[in-house]
Amino acid sequence: MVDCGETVLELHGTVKRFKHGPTIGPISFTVRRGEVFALIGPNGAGKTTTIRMVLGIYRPDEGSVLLCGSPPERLKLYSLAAYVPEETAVYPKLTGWEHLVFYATLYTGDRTRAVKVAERAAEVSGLGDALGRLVEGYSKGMKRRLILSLALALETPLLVLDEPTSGLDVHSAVRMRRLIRKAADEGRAVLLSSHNMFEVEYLADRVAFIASGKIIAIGTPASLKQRYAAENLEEAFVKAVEAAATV
Ligand SMILES: Nc1ncnc2c1ncn2[C@@H]1O[C@H](COP(=O)(O)OP(=O)(O)OP(=O)(O)O)[C@@H](O)[C@H]1O
Repeated sequence: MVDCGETVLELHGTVKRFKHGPTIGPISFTVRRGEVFALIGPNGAGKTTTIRMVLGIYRPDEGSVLLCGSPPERLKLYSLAAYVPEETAVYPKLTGWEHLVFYATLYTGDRTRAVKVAERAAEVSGLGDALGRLVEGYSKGMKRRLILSLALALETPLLVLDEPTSGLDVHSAVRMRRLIRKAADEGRAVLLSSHNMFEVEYLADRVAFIASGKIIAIGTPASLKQRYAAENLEEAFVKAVEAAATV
């Protein structure tokens, strides 16, 4: 794995202005190695836009993103960040195994390493014999497991997960959450966006509440619960959003 030092990701006052839409930002936070950092926010708050700035899909109109100390560049990105988008995009005419090898080759740039990554991903996915079948015959959850397992098997310093376990059955979701936590414990930095508060409480070391394009609170789950006198993160989040709306 590429060694980025302690701070894997930094956002310094990043702003994205949509011509026919809202302004997202300024957003500032850091994600360190070994840390799961979660973005929580209502629909349309700006989580996916923030993730897109992290990955260099959107260039910020103001501020900066530093991934392993440099702005994200398309050519370097594959060795630095693995991404599981909210929408699962797959090639229907490839088998699950071919899919893993194809993407692993793209990320590693090396066929031999790619096959090793694909083998690891195949094991992580738990899809077994289904990996020999065309992806067009997969259920939504099976497709999700396929792309999530590849991201987990890759050895990038940053793992970016947008609603990672959405559509997974309970058993698969629990398994994947354990593997995400393990990836962080082994030294990867994880940026997570999720509407699942149970998942965030289980996984996240730090959380940012985001509403109307701005971070309204940031801290550990325990500190946020204390700050909003809440029993759980969901209640803290609701109180934070209500407080921000009255300002
Ligand atoms: N290409 C675009 N052009 C115009 N507006 C956009 C564009 N992309 C996103 N937006 C707007 O920016 C805001 C933030 O969208 P974003 O997808 O980042 O939210 P989100 O927090 O990920 O929401 P969700 O939880 O629903 O996935 C929304 O109001 C959305 O309509």
